[in-house]
Amino acid sequence: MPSRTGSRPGADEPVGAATAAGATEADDPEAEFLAVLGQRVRTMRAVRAMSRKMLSQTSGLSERYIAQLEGGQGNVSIILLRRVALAMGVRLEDLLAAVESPPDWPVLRDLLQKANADQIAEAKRVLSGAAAGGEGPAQRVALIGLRGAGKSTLGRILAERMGWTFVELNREIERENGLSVAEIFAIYGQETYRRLEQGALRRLAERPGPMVLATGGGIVAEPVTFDLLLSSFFTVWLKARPEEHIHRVREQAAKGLAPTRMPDSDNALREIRGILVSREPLYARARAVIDTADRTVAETAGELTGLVESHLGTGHRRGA
Ligand SMILES: Nc1ncnc2c1ncn2[C@@H]1O[C@H](COP(=O)(O)OP(=O)(O)O)[C@@H](O)[C@H]1O
Ligand SMILES: O=C(O)C1=C[C@@H](OP(=O)(O)O)[C@@H](O)[C@H](O)C1
Ligand SMILES: [Mg+2]
Repeated sequence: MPSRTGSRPGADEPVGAATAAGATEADDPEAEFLAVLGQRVRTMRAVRAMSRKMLSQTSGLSERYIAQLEGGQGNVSIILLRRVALAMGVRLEDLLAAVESPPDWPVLRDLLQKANADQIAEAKRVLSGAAAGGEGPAQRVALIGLRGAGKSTLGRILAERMGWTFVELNREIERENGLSVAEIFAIYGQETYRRLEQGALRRLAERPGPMVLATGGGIVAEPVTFDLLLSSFFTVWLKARPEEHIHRVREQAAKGLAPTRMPDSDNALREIRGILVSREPLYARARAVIDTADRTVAETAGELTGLVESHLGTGHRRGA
């Protein structure tokens, strides 16, 4: 039973303050959102055979407030909506879902939450229509890691040694859109950049032929894009220490080789550590990892080449 602490919105309290006067749902996406939310509350309450009175008693919200919420009139606070969800035994996220889920969705979600990594990989293969089993694409290698990890440097060397095509995803996005990465970020923002990145990656994944792909440091931020990368390329995470990332990017900037987007303050190290910590579980989904810390380019290039050759089996190297 949910607690009933906190104020109970009274029967005479106005609750529809955020709904624009005179706006119809069709031309007001916020009004439409509230209408859909209200419809979901009403449906889930009906499925549970709960009267408004019962829901009011268990949630602590007034019946009038619930009626307004269900009618798409009430811009309910997140805490009150949480109480409604708890009282009905539904998940808050199901009330707020951006798209309608299929009826099997709650069951699949529970199964996925309990599944191990192999079961999830198998489920993805089945659901995406890909053939089960297999080790993934052979002559397709992608490099991931934070800025300054060595993706561009080592990617170019690897491609040269293998006789494969080298592609920089950032450059591909710039070419396709006729704008620099900095311009895309400045004009359209990160969300658009991630969308363009996904499109560019999709086209590269379909382009035939052996390829080494150097990605942008943030490719792991969009799950669908990152999943496409992992399933289309043998993906290697290039690791370094936070201090090295900063040092390498600053050195490149000093030589005029790269625009520095690395923060230049005393907070730089803390920021980079924070980004690394939050991305590490994602980067760690790569099939292999190479630690570049305290090592030369020649050393890590040698290790990367050896890793790719052993992934391929022998005899794939051209001109070796
Ligand atoms: N062991 C190493 N492996 C890769 N790069 C290294 C290594 N040590 C130093 N570097 C330097 O770090 C920089 C990496 O930059 P870059 O390849 O542009 O990284 P990214 O593309 O991942 O942002 C280069 O200037 C490279 O010379
Ligand atoms: O977050 C990203 O995706 C990007 C990281 C940087 O790439 P590198 O990691 O290759 O330096 C930079 O080019 C660009 O801002 C895009
Ligand atoms: Mg790069």
